[in-house]
Amino acid sequence: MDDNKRPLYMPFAGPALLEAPLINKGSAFTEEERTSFNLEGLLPYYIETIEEQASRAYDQFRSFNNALDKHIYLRNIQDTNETLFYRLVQNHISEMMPIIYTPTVGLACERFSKNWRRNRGLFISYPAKERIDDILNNSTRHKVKVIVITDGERILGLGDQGIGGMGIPIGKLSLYTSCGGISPAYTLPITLDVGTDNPHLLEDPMYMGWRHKRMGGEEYAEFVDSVLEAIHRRWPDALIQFEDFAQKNAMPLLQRYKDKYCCFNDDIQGTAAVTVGSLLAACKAANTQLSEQRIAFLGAGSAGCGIAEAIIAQMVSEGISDEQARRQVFMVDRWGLLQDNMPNLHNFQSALAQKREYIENWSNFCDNISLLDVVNNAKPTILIGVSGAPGLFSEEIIKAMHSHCARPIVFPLSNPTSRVEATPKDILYWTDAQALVATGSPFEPVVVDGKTYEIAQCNNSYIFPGIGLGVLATGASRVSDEMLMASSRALAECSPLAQNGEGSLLPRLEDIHAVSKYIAFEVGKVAIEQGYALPKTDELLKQAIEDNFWRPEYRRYRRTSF
Ligand SMILES: O=C([O-])CC(=O)C(=O)O
Ligand SMILES: [Mg+2]
Repeated sequence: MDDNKRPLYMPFAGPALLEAPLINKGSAFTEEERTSFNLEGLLPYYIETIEEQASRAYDQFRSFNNALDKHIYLRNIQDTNETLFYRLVQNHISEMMPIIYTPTVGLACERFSKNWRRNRGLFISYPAKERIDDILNNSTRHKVKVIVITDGERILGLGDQGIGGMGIPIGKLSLYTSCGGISPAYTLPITLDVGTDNPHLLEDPMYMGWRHKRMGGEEYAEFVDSVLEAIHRRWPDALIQFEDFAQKNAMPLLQRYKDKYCCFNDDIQGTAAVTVGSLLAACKAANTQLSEQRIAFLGAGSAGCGIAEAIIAQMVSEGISDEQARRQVFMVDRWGLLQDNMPNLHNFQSALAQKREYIENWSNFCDNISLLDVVNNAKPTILIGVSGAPGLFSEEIIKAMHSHCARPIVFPLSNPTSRVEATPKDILYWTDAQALVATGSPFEPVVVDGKTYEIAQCNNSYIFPGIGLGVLATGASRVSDEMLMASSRALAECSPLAQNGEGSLLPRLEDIHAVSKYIAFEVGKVAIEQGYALPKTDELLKQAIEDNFWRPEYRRYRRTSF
């Protein structure tokens, strides 16, 4: 028990105290508390420490033999005793992160209605559009500082999951707390239920959402507008993270709100920031610059284009022109390489389409240039997969890349594991272990010729918790591109490979608290420089980061008079 902190005054007693997950301590209520809160007899006699509770919970966790059951078990602890949940996750972060987050969270979203147990977060459904303020007022959290919001239309690489998408905001916010020290009391997951176009869900008798085709166009835009306005009225300073919106909505929503609210899109900007951070670390270790690389993408959706733009911004900051940077980036989607004469490009794709005059002399030049042709002609040194389509980094493509580049950097980032463009094992085997590989979902280390290669998880979870902590510690009013760029650089500085010339590309999860605090510091400094937060000395900023960092420890409770 953290006796150094002042006690909390509780207006509840009896069973209500055991049923409120943010304040429940279960068997750890002390004798004094059991007496003053009318808990005697509601719990077995023995008073436990949180470590004793965590050790029992861990034994139970281990007794489940599949990941989904483990996920359900942990979610149940989260819904009954959040402090214990976070202590358990903190004690076993590498083992539990794949259970509360990708890849298992994908399965949890697909089976959300079937596995439903208990409410968490807010569901704002389209038919309730006149009552949004009331819904926000029903939140069990009153002082919300971080919101993750989805409409469930593009959950990881799994497509439209309707209200099942709620698994994602819940999982992301668990990481805000586990990795970034944001108190769970300040977090709120929100799912917009605007219907679903997933025929399996519409026909599933268990489906718990609004059985209706997805709303689109003006009606959708007005609904999202009303939700954001209501959030802003209720919690004007909250940081809002947009998550897993479909490509057609993700970028327009970000453009609409980024200068209006304190918000960002995790798939576009968070994934971009972690990818740039990982690439910067790889370049630093190889003693080169990002601006010297040629980069091919498979997948030219909003995530791919977001990463490409962040890479270009970094290349330009290293001294090359914007035009030159764009010449070195090749976006391939299902129709082939994006070229500037293609009809129907999205706005965010046009700026990334290759100019035909630069590629006319390629062998096999045509309207649909394949990834293999891009690899053979452009000779990329970096290959990034954000296609959501498994297996597309074929042996032929990876070997062709390796034939032009001794140490190719290959990031198959699609999530969850079932959507990966190629497994790290295959990529390492095809390149005599010369490739540097990072994936979006976690993978086991790979052994080639007796040597073990750790696979870095290039996932936005390295970035958003630190950004959230930086925003909270400074009270920043916006998440700017420069703040995101600072997060990439900060992450790269924490890379063991960049620091020592060997070891893993990204820090160990066991070090994530220090990494998040460092990212928070660098992000916070930029927020202050740009005038998005009030000035603070570096010392005071560090102090604010520490002060905001919540730890899973029980506080003492005193009873208020009723
Ligand atoms: O959730 C993850 O693992 C990363 C992410 O944002 C996505 O794939 O949509
Ligand atoms: Mg996402």
